[in-house]
Amino acid sequence: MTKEITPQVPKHVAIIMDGNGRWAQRRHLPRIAGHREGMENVRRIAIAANKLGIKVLTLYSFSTENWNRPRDEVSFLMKLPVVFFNKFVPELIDQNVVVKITGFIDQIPTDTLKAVREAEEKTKNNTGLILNFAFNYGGKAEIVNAAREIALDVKNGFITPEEIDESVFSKHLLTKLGNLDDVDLLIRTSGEQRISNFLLWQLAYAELYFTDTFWPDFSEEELLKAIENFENRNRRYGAL
Ligand SMILES: Cc1cc(N2CCCCCC2)n2ncc(-c3ccc(F)cc3)c2n1
Repeated sequence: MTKEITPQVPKHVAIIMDGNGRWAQRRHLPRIAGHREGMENVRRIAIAANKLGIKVLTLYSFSTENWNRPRDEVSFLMKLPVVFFNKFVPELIDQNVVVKITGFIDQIPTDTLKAVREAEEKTKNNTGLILNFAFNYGGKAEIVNAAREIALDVKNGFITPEEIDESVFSKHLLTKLGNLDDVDLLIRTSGEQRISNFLLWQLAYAELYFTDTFWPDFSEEELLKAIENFENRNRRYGAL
């Protein structure tokens, strides 16, 4: 007998926001028009996720591999956080959203980092959705960085090899979300079905949801569809 359980929204949703360039290409627009529309959709989906009671929304905004894109595109992308916060911080504060950033942020431009730190400061006392931007982030680099930190702790006598376990390791990851690090639902837009070096440790038990929709067109209705799909997959939670 399968015990019916109340559908639960996923606590931590992560999204690979793909398809912005192709969205623009389909409209005979420059790629940056797709990025700009994708940024507008970040606000729409963050507000929707907050209303649905999702605790953390982690968005793959810029990967460690994206530095290989054309210089002018990287330069435009590095300015997007500044544009985003100039436009949306008042609304994020009003909506009780908390802004966080996860990544190797020591390597990003000063103006970008200043805008991010200001947004984190202005929203730190909010209690709603944690809007977590994975920015200059790479899953393999995160794991190597954690291993290096732990090796140093062993070398300095702070910890023995026998004491290293999953809890110790996860404390050295870049995600600092408390008990909400592990992802429950990963969504990837635009038809690709790859993880692409995103949250490799945190995705260990995540449900994976892929849609052909390009990110700028990924609507609140599509988010709801992904969540309903997640709930149906987990409805048999009580069964073997
Ligand atoms: C690099 C990049 C690209 C970017 N796109 C729009 C979303 C689709 C992905 C490509 C383009 N967006 N959208 C929002 C941000 C952002 C990042 C950090 C932050 F703290 C606040 C906002 C962003 N960053």
